[in-house]
Amino acid sequence: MNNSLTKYGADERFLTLAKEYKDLKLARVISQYKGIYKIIMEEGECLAKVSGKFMNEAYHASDYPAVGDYVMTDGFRKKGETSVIHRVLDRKSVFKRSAAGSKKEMQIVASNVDIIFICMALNNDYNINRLERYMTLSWDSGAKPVIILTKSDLSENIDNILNEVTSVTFTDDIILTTNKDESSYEKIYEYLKPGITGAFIGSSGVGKSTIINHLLGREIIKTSGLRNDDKGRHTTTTRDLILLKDGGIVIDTPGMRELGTGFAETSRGFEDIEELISKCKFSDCTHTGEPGCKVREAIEKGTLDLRRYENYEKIKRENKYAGLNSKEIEKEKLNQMFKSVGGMKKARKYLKDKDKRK
Ligand SMILES: Nc1nc2c(ncn2[C@@H]2O[C@H](COP(=O)(O)OP(=O)(O)OP(=O)(O)O)[C@@H](O)[C@H]2O)c(=O)[nH]1
Ligand SMILES: [Zn+2]
Repeated sequence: MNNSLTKYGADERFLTLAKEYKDLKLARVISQYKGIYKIIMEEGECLAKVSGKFMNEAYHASDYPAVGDYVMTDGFRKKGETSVIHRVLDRKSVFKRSAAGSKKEMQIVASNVDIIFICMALNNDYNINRLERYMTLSWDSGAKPVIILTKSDLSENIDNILNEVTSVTFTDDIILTTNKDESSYEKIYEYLKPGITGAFIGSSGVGKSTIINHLLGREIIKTSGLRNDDKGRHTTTTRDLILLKDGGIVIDTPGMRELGTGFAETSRGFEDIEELISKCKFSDCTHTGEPGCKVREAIEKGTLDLRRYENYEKIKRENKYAGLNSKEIEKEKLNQMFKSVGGMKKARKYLKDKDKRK
């Protein structure tokens, strides 16, 4: 059943899940706009909406379908009619971010991405801390990270950079690209095999569109410079999930491009640090000078890079604040600041006393 959807990434897992819904038909969401979804089915593309029951039962923004989702619908509809989505199949990977204007709601940016291509340009965009954060974000999502170092024509010490990237990310999945040599993009195809869904993240201007255009073999997404017209980015295409002629699938949405790491868990990519922490003498060690602290020990011995450790701490702090509103963040920061003097209560008293003294 639905085997033509295999082309669009539906693997055994989803085909099996779909079989449980006898009366419904499998589809994949290829774009969305204000409650209307464009989906691809065996018969082709059509528009869809979620059912009333779905809306009643949806509790979080993330319960709604997102680009990349496999959904169960009541069937294909011809132009002018809309299909009805009844279910979202369990996601195998998911990219989230805080929903606009909401404290705790998470919005799905894209789902069921197999490979996330982390793009970083080898000019002043290159930043090892950011790369580390992107790695964390990828591992958390469930997608496999592959690093693309773009604009290799602009760098003179590629070997040093490659060494640094390898030692920090523990991965060999690194691709160097330059638009001065088209063949440098070939390696991307080795990852984007038929049925595999990829997405590209990285700062603006690193060359994501240049790569995607290359994969598409035509100018669907206009590269920067032409883009700042009044029509915005996605006027040239209505699809955010694109099937390449060589088989891979690419998800490219504004949300995907803007992904940060504020909400990412820290553990992935920092296993060595967490391992050290677990061995500190005190379970509540703050790694700021306690005896028997394995973290400090490693930093002093030079086996743990201080910069990496500080980046780990930074991500942890940011995670703590993710999902809190500004007032809560303020409170949390004060708590943090006054932890050493006995917490908020004392801090408040201290601030009051200080006020009185004025
Ligand atoms: N020197 C050099 N320039 C490149 C390379 N790849 C892309 N560029 C240029 O960099 C600029 C930005 O490229 P884009 O592909 O639009 O960057 P992007 O990451 O898609 O940017 P956003 O759409 O803003 O996210 C363009 O002027 C490209 O021509 C490269 O390998 N080397
Ligand atoms: Zn410690």
